[in-house]
Amino acid sequence: MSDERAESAAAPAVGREMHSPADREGSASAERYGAPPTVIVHPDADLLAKATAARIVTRLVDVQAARGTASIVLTGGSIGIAVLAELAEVPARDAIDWRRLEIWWGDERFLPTGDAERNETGAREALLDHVNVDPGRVHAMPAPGGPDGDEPERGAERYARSLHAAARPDDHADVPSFDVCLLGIGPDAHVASLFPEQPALYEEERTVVAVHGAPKPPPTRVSLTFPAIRAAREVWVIASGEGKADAVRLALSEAGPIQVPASGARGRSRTLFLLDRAAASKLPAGLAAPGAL
Ligand SMILES: O=C(O)C(O)[C@@H](O)[C@H](O)[C@H](O)COP(=O)(O)O
Repeated sequence: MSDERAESAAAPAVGREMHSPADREGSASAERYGAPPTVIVHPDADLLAKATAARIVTRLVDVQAARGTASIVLTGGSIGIAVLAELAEVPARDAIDWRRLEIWWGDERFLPTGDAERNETGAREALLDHVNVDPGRVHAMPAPGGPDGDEPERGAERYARSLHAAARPDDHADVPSFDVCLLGIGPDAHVASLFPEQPALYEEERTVVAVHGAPKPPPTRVSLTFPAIRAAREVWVIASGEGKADAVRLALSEAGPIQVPASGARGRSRTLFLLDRAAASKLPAGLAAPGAL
């Protein structure tokens, strides 16, 4: 066993990159779903949010320098919104050309526009109300009482049409190749509103679906599906707290995405698991690295 392998029996190292067993062994599942995950551990939730905000600035600035416009998929949830709040505070945030940023959502709670529980509302309050975004490029997911009436299915179809319209021929999918797709993860390993064993996980054609009976309230939601998420160039799964440690462990194991949805969330070029130490406390054997604090 190499020194590196021998050392890796210890707990996770903060700030150090680790690669999943699928990455090292080139497993079939890794090839099927895109880039194998890289794990980066930060000391605590606060630093995780700050470091992820800084990472977003760098990523979007790089993409805009290369291609002019950039795109990001936002997530709801506590750490997802905390990252956006940190992004609003970073002085370097103004290096991003906010007018040339396309903003999408990975999922939405099907609640009226302005409802405090909507992911959109959280994102607006934390970030979007404080930067110079182009309102025409902020693609909120549907709400009841809008042009789709109270049917999330119709809203999902309309969102899918918007994504389709934004896709370019070289995107190789019916959605744009998002430059960054942010995803939180639930204790049950859900990502976006793709909950274990639910029908949405089997979707191979539609890019957006309505979700009913979600175990996390509210029960009615709209979500991107795996075909849309996997079209992203980079998928970043962000997790903080001990309550996510089991889900993170399973997502980085050889589990399948029907039981462990986060294991199916992969970017085409890069998949990052951005964790705090508590969320990284149960990483699979072989993923842990030396120097844990
Ligand atoms: O609508 C939502 O709640 C989500 O988008 C969901 O997928 C969330 O990101 C995770 O459940 C993590 O949420 P927490 O960080 O709050 O646990």
